[in-house]
Amino acid sequence: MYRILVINPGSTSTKLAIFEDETQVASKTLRHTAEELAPFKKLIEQYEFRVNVIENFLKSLGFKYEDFDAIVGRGGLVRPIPSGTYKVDELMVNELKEGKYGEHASNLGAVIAYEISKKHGIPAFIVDPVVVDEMDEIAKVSGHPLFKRKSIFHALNQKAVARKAASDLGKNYEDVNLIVVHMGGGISIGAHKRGKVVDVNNALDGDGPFTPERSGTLPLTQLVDLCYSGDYTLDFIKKRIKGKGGLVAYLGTNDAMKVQQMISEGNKKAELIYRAMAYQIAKWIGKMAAALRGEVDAIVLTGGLAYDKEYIVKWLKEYVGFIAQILVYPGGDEEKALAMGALRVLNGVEKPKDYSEEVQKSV
Ligand SMILES: Nc1ncnc2c1ncn2[C@@H]1O[C@H](COP(=O)(O)OP(=O)(O)OP(=O)(O)O)[C@@H](O)[C@H]1O
Ligand SMILES: CCCC(=O)O
Repeated sequence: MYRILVINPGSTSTKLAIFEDETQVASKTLRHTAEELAPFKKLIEQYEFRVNVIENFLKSLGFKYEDFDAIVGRGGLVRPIPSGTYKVDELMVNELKEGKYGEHASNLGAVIAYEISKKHGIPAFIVDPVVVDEMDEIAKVSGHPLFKRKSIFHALNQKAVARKAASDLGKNYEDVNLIVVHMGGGISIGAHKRGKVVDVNNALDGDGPFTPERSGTLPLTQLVDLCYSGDYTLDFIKKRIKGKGGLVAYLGTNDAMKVQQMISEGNKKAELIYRAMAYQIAKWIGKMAAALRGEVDAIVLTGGLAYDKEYIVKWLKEYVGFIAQILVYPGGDEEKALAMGALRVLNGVEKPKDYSEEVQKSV
């Protein structure tokens, strides 16, 4: 039996889990308030704070680091790499500490796993980080040579849910075409063509539908004019795109359950905005259907918003039900996906990928 510690740092939470082989034996989601995180100017400064959270979790269950066969962290913004389980190495950790490819809470997953691994001699892995890149060359063309479309999305959950959907369809993931729609705080819509995500919106970069807290794609010239108006700082505008956009900007909350409450109380603006989010998601599903030339075995809905059968799931069925059958896997299970990625390596089913080698190949 292999015991695995799973560390999934989110922007407002740290999700932890312990697996013994395929079985989850403990889990905890620790929510961090804005006040708690406010003193940390850079993401990496949260290191000690997050490690304390992990150590308290282990102590409460009577575990020590030495009781684990592997530590697996959610991988963050490293260089674009193929899907898989990666051994965490020094190059990866240095890039994440530096925030070389951007800051995202999941950067901390690999850094923490690596430090524990060094101290206690336990292997550390990441699985399907947000930068998994299987995009077709044609999908990377933006419209101007100064810009390139990038693959940054909920790769971990999209891949795990896509495998589950394929299996529920009685097929291998490598034999189906799926459109996977992860709808959480951020939203990503991926065209999975026979096991590869050949096109997807960049969920972190103003590309895609608006979301509970992101603006998605905005009218370009209006945005440029706003940037040069002299009325706003760079930081202000960036926050309107990520963090204070979408439902937050229109309705003052990123909580879809509160928006549902507003609608049930007759709030017409809330209904319009919430439906507009579904409408934009539907249009992106249409784009991905075109990328797959209409050969779509299923549209797969996941993430927190997929719990909302009354509005989001119902509206999406109305808008895109004509494309393919719709399968719904609310929430998703990133912790299990991380543990299974590490377990495949421990069991020898899969060889762990080497980040430094992948970097060399791409140079
Ligand atoms: N039972 C539910 N019914 C409706 N909406 C829900 C439900 N549970 C969560 N949500 C909504 O889903 C959204 C958050 O989804 P999720 O928890 O997947 O996001 P996250 O993990 O914070 O971000 P991300 O998925 O982008 O990494 C919120 O708007 C939340 O209100
Ligand atoms: C890029 C995927 C993760 C997020 O939306 O935060």
